[in-house]
Amino acid sequence: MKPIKVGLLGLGTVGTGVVRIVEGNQEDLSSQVGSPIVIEKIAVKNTEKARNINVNSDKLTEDPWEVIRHPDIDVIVEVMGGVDQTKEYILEALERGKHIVTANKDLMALYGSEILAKAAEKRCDVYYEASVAGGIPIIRTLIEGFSSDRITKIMGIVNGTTNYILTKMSQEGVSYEEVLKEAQDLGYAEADPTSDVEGLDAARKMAILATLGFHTNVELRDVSVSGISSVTKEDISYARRLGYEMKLLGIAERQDDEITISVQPTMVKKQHPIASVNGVFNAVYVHGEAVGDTMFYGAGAGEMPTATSVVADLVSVIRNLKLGVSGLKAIAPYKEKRLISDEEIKYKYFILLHVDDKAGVLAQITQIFAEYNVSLASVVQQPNEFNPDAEIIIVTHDASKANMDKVQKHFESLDVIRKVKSVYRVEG
Ligand SMILES: NC(=O)C1=CN([C@@H]2O[C@H](COP(=O)(O)OP(=O)(O)OC[C@H]3O[C@@H](n4cnc5c(N)ncnc54)[C@H](OP(=O)(O)O)[C@@H]3O)[C@@H](O)[C@H]2O)C=CC1
Ligand SMILES: N[C@@H](CC=O)C(=O)O
Repeated sequence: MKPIKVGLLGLGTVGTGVVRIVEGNQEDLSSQVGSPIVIEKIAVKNTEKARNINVNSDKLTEDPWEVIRHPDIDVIVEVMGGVDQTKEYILEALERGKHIVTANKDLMALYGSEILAKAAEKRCDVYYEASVAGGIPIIRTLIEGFSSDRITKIMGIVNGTTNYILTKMSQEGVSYEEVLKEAQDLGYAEADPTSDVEGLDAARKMAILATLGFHTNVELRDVSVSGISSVTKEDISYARRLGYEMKLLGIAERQDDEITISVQPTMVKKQHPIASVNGVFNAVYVHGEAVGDTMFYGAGAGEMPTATSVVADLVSVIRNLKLGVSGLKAIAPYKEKRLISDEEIKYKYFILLHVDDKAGVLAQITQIFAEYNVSLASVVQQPNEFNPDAEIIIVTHDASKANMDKVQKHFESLDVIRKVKSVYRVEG
């Protein structure tokens, strides 16, 4: 049987896993696709670098174009990262009729529609399961499993690095810097971990999920983003005392035909199944009008879980190639996108204030909430363990984002409020 030849761009964390699975599971894989799968050429930045996998040095090149232009290669697996230059490689590969498997959420969130349009024009496949939630097959699930339903909410822990950091800070009291270094050593973090900790990586993934779930073209700028770099051990400990876990949550919601997408540190009620998703694990909760609540769980980053998704895509692409059905995907056409305004986005908030320890402060503060129509579920005033200020801990009922922004601005102008210490969304 004629082998299917694959070109690999990148032999780092994910690329190494891809080679291990393709070589280690060759018998099973080839029986599924009807021919051997051969990794013909691999582009890396530095061919001299020591690697923890043995590959024939003839296969390595420092020139990705050599892989893209290779006449015998049918499928390109892109696991090197990067955006603008990588987009050029992918578009040229498609132009040449090669199919693509990628784990690159940065690329798909920014240029997915252009790449998919080119793929449709050339009748090629572009599969990108590993770009969201590592080893969880969530993209297939949204495209195929929920094709009959109308999804109204997608909520997820979609970044393994930040979940690993928050879990370690919460359960072991490890410092932020120490645990970030661990996540990097374990291969979870991006080349520049700022995109993990500032929420951008999760925002890219949520843009991909919301595009697929709501059948509209969600762009990165549609996602409101804040990361975990300012979350303190103190915040986490307050959350736990009040019965919540702190998680970096991506939430995409649809009301009628308007949508809103955000990524932010969120206090999740301990009883919610997402609150117990720890470490590098991810989970994506999907609510459909017909199906109701569903949740998908698994490792969100790391060599082998991510490579599992990449190689599963490779199997699909090769099967399509053999059946002559490449480039055919039953995705509903995009609808016009309408974003929900800040007046209509409503959720519960946790607010921690450091205030002057004197009579009347609490009344002044509750009066401000009332002024902006924010009703309160609970208010506690207590001395602060670490300084002479008092602290006030408030949890609101559902309040509009616009009104909460006004409350916060008002607080910042008040002398009796020393500091608006933290404000978090509360879920569940
Ligand atoms: N790590 C993870 O858990 C996950 C990663 N992803 C995505 O997968 C992709 C790869 O991630 P990961 O494996 O962690 O990244 P790594 O940094 O571990 O590996 C990148 C690889 O690409 C090679 N490379 C980088 N730039 C170039 C270039 N210009 N020309 C040729 N080769 C190049 C590097 O070469 P060299 O080895 O010589 O340095 C390296 O082999 C990224 O898009 C990432 O976002 C998605 C899900 C999970
Ligand atoms: N850096 C990412 C890797 C997978 O997408 C993460 O931590 O989730």
